[in-house]
Amino acid sequence: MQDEEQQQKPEALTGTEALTGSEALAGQTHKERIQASWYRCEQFGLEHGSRPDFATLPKGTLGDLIDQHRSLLETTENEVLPYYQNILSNSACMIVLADRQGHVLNTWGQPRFGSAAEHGLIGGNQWSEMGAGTNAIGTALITGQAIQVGRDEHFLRANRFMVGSASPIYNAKNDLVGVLDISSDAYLPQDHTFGMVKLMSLSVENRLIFSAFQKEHFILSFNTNVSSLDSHWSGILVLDENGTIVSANRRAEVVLARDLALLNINQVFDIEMREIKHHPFSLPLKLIAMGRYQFYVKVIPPVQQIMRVPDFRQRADYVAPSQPEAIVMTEKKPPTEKTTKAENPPSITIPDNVIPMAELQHGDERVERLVRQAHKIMEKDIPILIHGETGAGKEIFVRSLHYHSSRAKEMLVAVNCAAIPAELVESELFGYEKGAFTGAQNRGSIGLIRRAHRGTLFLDEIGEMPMMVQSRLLRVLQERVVTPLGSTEAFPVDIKLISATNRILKDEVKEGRFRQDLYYRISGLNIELPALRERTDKAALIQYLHERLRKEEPGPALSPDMLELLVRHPWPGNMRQLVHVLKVGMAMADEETLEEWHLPDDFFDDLDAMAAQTEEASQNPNSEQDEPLEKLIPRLLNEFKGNVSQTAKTAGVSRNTVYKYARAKGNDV
Ligand SMILES: Nc1ncnc2c1ncn2[C@@H]1O[C@H](COP(=O)(O)OP(=O)(O)OP(=O)(O)O)[C@@H](O)[C@H]1O
Repeated sequence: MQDEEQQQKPEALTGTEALTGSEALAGQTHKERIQASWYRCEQFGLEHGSRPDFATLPKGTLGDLIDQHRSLLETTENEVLPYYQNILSNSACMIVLADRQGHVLNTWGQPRFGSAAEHGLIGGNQWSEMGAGTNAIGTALITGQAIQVGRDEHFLRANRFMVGSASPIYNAKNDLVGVLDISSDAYLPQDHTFGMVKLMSLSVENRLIFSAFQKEHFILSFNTNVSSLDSHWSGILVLDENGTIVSANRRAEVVLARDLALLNINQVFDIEMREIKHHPFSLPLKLIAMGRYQFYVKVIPPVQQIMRVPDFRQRADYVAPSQPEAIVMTEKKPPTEKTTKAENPPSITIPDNVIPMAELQHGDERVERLVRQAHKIMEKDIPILIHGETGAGKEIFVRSLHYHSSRAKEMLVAVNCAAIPAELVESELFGYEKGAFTGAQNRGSIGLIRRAHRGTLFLDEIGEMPMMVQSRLLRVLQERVVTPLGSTEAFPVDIKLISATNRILKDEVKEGRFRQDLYYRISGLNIELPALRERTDKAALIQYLHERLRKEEPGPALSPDMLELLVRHPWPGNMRQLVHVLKVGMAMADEETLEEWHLPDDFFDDLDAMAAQTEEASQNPNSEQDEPLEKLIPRLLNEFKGNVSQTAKTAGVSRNTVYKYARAKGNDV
């Protein structure tokens, strides 16, 4: 034994090797770690033949310590150990949970080694390196890293009856709070035990994060493999409602190799918080991290959908409607006596990322009318169907409607029907009973429709909904009850349904791709959100958006020439493109004013295409330029034998506009 001790003894340890803390450990082999620990023990004045000094805590103090660590103890005992009990029950080992100073808080299991008095793994005993020499608990705590200490690697001979495997536990703030240890004198497959204790500590850490944040925060778990998303070695990110990372597990920082604190999720993954909020939670997303690495990401929404956001009535520039009809659309007047002294002001909270209704339009009468109509219909039992080109702002409009309605306190559940794989739409929408089909989570799911109970269900791109799902949806709308897959029970639902599409649903009906009866069910109020190029308030809208962006981050001013250029642009990508162009331009500009060369290339491609079209039109004696739409559209339709696309292209309007003018004239399209 003396020889072995000599072999273990470090030969020429430098100060750095004797350092504690993970920075000194990088690159250290296991042997070097044990040697560094032995060196420390010698510095503490320990000798191999010494008896361990456990500095046992008096009972009362141990009780206080247990109280302080209740959540750690409960998480370990109730949520983690049950998963490992089967594996560990046959292996004659002891599982130990110790606090940050190495005081044993509790133990589980039945070791073969002697009485508690002999082995010392007992509540209140302190397993620090200073008192007990090199040991798994003490050495893991001092180094902050998992370690396995073999029989003869213990500094004190008295401890050489066992092998200890320990892994530190960090809380949601990344503070070391304790250590889990598996000790045994049996000949266990030690790699396996070491792996298991690491997994258990990860599992405790993840559970601590969930308990601290799951009520009010979005939690993302991510992994390179979709089937491992629920495993303990997945990365976990905790996001507040703006997408700021407020906590993460160690695994997330290791995998992403960076400090994640307070970054926005869009700086880590190629996604915005808004999209995360609307993503169906049981469907994994495939995202790219930092422009390079692909991960599968699962979104776990808050258990309570609490919006801690300022009440919009506190905004200086907003007049709250006391009645749905009383909303102020065009002018931003200072609060009137009536609104400030209203006895029962509506207690609506509007999240920061929702555009106040008064700011949805800036003088276009058509938009003003449709906002007014929709706002009113939100309080009636009438579904709303919104048509509009991609990027025209359909979803932004719906969010604003919801948060200005009496349903604002309940959830807005937005579902992009095109984004859900066809075979999953049904279960996502209607939910499913426990074990209804293979692949379903054991717990079952209440489904998106029931999540929107008393709130608003927004079915975006409804034209993409598979036929079979259309029939089920029709039944829900007729009977107002949802029957989850695999269940016989029907649950009543009260939802405000808003659907949106950029297809012409009537065409889809004609082509047999959309059920006619469903079309009539969902299209109570038909709204046509005009394309940006068709809006008469374009200039004011552009100035408003520019100012809004400048509030987020200081940026260059808009000259009258630049405004004129932006107004002239055809904006095929609508509001989405406008916001993108402004953002890029403002980010590129160091000067005080936005210049043409700051704008992205595709902006000019669109302008060139428009110029070419105009030139072609000017060479055509039947120029459409000055002809009013109510005449032009029927004429072109006639010319193109009812071809809507060609008519829309030639007239420079959307297909919806063609339908509108065609219907007004009684054309059959
Ligand atoms: N009124 C608005 N004020 C400010 N920004 C807006 C407004 N409307 C739209 N946007 C911007 O345009 C983007 C696209 O809007 P939105 O997602 O609502 O369009 P959409 O019509 O639903 O598009 P799609 O049909 O492609 O889903 C938004 O992310 C937002 O940046």
